[in-house]
Amino acid sequence: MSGTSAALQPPADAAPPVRHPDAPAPGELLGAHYGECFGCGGAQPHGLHLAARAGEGVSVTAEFTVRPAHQGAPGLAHGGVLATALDETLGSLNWLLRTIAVTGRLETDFARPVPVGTVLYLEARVTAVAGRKIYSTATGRIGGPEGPVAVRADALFVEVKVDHFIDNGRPEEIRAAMNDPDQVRRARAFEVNP
Ligand SMILES: CCCCCCCCCCCCCC(=O)SCCNC(=O)CCNC(=O)[C@H](O)C(C)(C)COP(=O)(O)OP(=O)(O)OC[C@H]1O[C@@H](n2cnc3c(N)ncnc32)[C@H](O)[C@@H]1OP(=O)(O)O
Repeated sequence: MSGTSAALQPPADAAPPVRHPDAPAPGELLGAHYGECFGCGGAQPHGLHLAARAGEGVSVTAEFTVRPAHQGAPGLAHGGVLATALDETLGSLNWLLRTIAVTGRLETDFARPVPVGTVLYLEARVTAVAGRKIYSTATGRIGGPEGPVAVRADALFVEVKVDHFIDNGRPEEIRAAMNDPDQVRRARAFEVNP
């Protein structure tokens, strides 16, 4: 059962997604877009440390291991953490489009409980693009990459300029990011015309 609303149906003039010619090759690890990111960064002790890999076309796979810090009910992953894992996986599709985009809408189905210690096997792909709007879908399976679907999501990401972060982020972190050559390099890897 899917809860996708009309807002997540691509319009009639939407186009299929185009993989950027300089996108990472299928199988390549994408790395973190920001070390302090709760989803993918290495510097967040309780973060998800989600590792995504480029797939074929405009798709990615990712893995996330549920740890005790991620509980909601005793021994089970918090739903918001699972939504974060889906959001992060969907966000990593931007590496393949070489576009900077943020989540505008995320609709999530929770189909099965996910115990602590579980590896969540995620897959995401872009389904359509319409102007700045990027439509995408993701699943998270348990028990193996071919196991049953525990969570799924449909999303709309909206393309933004790097100014979105500069204008809205807390100045301390923006300054630190802009003074970090690694961060500048990662931000540029998202952009077609850095
Ligand atoms: C140094 C930096 C490094 C950066 C690294 C990369 C970081 C990546 C991080 C990834 C981390 C993981 C990911 C994260 O967690 S990203 C973090 C969570 N997301 C956000 O914080 C985003 C907050 N929202 C906004 O900033 C604005 O609302 C955005 C930018 C999204 C749109 O405001 P903007 O003023 O720009 O545009 P617009 O309002 O004209 O809308 C444009 C079009 O979109 C349609 N629309 C909009 N919203 C919705 C909606 N909810 N449902 C349906 N449709 C929606 C809208 O109807 C319109 O359509 P149309 O009229 O054209 O047909």
